[in-house]
Amino acid sequence: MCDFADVEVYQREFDPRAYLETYYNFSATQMINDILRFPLTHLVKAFRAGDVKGDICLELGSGPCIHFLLSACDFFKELIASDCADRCLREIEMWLKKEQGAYDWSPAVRMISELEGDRGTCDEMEEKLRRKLKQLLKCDVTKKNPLDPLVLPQVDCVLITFSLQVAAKDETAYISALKNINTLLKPGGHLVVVESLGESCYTVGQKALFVLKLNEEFLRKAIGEGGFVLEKLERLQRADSSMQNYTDYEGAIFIIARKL
Ligand SMILES: C[S@@+](CC[C@H](N)C(=O)[O-])C[C@H]1O[C@@H](n2cnc3c(N)ncnc32)[C@H](O)[C@@H]1O
Repeated sequence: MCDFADVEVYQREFDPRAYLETYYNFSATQMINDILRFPLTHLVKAFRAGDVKGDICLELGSGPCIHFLLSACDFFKELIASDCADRCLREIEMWLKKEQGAYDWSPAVRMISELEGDRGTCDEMEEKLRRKLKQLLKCDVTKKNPLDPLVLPQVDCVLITFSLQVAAKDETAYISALKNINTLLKPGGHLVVVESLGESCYTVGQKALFVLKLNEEFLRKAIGEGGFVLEKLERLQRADSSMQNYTDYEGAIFIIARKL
């Protein structure tokens, strides 16, 4: 068991570089299939089906990552990334400004390009994201207004991947965070949630961090109580046990829901 890590712990102790090098190490980990290919496959399918689209797509708890927003690029006019930890936003900024030492997302870009069929070269896809990713914001999903003190016009889509389950200390807090997120969406707007199943802890650098252990039954209930209608749910079973010493997840889940 790991102790719950609140936003102060993430701000102080979460090392985004260690997170990327551990969980987004494209050459060394089988886990890429579970945390990247699985959700991106379903996300790309949903975007291409044409139902999930609009003016603004907001990602909450982006961490130091850009790949989910990259897949959203063609379907929204504007994209926003957010996280509670400054160092995560700084990693994204380094990539946006092409600074030396910025993380190399090209393997993820190639994966998205392959999943989408042909939408241009990887360079063109990255440049489009740089143009559309207009804001990097602080957020805390445990607050009534997760973007406080900023008040944004309601958005068309909220993405949250592997973050709600670390931000909520128990099931009640999870449902309450979903209600907070609900306020950020237009009526009829889409919520995309990706989580791990059965995970209780993950390690980043030297730090073991809490994860709220989730299962499908609870998630179905939580989506309803959060004020959403479930539209799609996909599950994946963990196939290999490499990196068991870093994370004890048993599977992953991909959910699309719509605000009532
Ligand atoms: C496991 S990482 C997931 C990052 C990324 N979304 C991904 O798919 O790899 C969890 C992220 O949630 C952020 N986080 C933790 N508590 C949060 C909160 N209360 N509000 C918003 N973000 C939070 C952390 O800073 C961290 O970047």
